[in-house]
Amino acid sequence: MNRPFVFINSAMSADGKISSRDRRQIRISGKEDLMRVDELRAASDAIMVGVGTVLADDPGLRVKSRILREKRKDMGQLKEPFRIVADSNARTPANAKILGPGCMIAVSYSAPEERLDRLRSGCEIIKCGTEMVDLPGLMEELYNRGVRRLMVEGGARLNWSLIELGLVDEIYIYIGGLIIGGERAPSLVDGPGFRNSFPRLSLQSVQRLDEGLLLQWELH
Ligand SMILES: NC(=O)C1=CN([C@@H]2O[C@H](COP(=O)(O)OP(=O)(O)OC[C@H]3O[C@@H](n4cnc5c(N)ncnc54)[C@H](OP(=O)(O)O)[C@@H]3O)[C@@H](O)[C@H]2O)C=CC1
Ligand SMILES: Nc1nc(O)c(N)c(N[C@@H]2O[C@H](COP(=O)(O)O)[C@@H](O)[C@H]2O)n1
Repeated sequence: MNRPFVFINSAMSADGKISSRDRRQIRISGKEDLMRVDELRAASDAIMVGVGTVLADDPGLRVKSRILREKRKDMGQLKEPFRIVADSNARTPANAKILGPGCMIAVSYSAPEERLDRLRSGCEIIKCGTEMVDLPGLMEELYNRGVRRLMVEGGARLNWSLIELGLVDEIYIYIGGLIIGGERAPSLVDGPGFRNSFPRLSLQSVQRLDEGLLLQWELH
C-alpha cells in the first residue's frame, strides 16, 4: 500500500495529559514550541485531526507565519497544507474554523446525507469505510492526491487507531511544565490500549524548549 510518511505532533503535560478532564483545550506549549509546530505544519502536505478535536478545540490548522506561507509558495507548493478531519458521521459543525478551501472531511458511507449537504460548500468530502473512516484507505487516497508528508495533531483516539494500525512513522511529543490530572482526561494515546505486544520507539532527539522538553521518537 502506498501511503504518506505519517507523524504525530502533540503537546502533553508532565503527567501525560493532552487536555483537561472536561476536554477543554489547554495551552501546554510555550512560544518557542508553537513556532516549531508552525514550521512542522509548513513542512507538511496535509494536517489531520479527529472530529473529537474539532468539536473540543475548533482548530484552524493554518500556517500562522506569513513568511512560512510565502516560502511554500516560492517552492511551488500550495500556500498552506490540506486540512483533513476523520469524521465518520459528518459531525463537523458547519461553522467550524477548519472549513474553507483546502479542507477535506473523510467520512464513512454511513454519514447522513443531510449533514454532508451542510458541509459540502466548505470542504471536499472523501468517503471511505462503511461505519467508520477506513484509515489505511484514507492514507492511500491522500497519497494518490500527492500527500507525501502527513502531520497528525490528535487527538487521543485518532492517535490510538493510527498507531494500532501501524500507520505512524514518527512522534514528536512536547512535555510542558504543568500537571493536568484526571483519570478521564485524554492522554497522548487512548482507545482500548495494548495488551501483550507494545509498540517500541527509538529516541531520535531531545531538546529543551520553553519550560519543557521536546522528544522525537521513531516507531519500529
Ligand atoms: N495537546 C495536544 O497536542 C492536543 C490535544 N487535543 C485534545 O484531545 C481531545 C480530543 O481527543 P479525542 O476526543 O480522542 O478526539 P480525536 O480528535 O482523536 O477524534 C476522535 C474521533 O475521530 C473519529 N474517527 C473517525 N475515524 C476514526 C478512526 N478510524 N479511528 C479513531 N477515530 C476516528 C471518531 O468519531 P466518529 O466515530 O464520529 O467518526 C472518534 O471519536 C480534545 O480535548 C483536544 O483538546 C487534541 C489534539 C492535540
Ligand atoms: N502543539 C500544541 N500545543 C498545545 O499546547 C496545544 N494545546 C495544541 N493543540 C493542538 O493545536 C490545535 C490548535 O490549532 P490552531 O491554533 O487552532 O491552528 C488543537 O486543535 C490541537 O490539535 N498543540
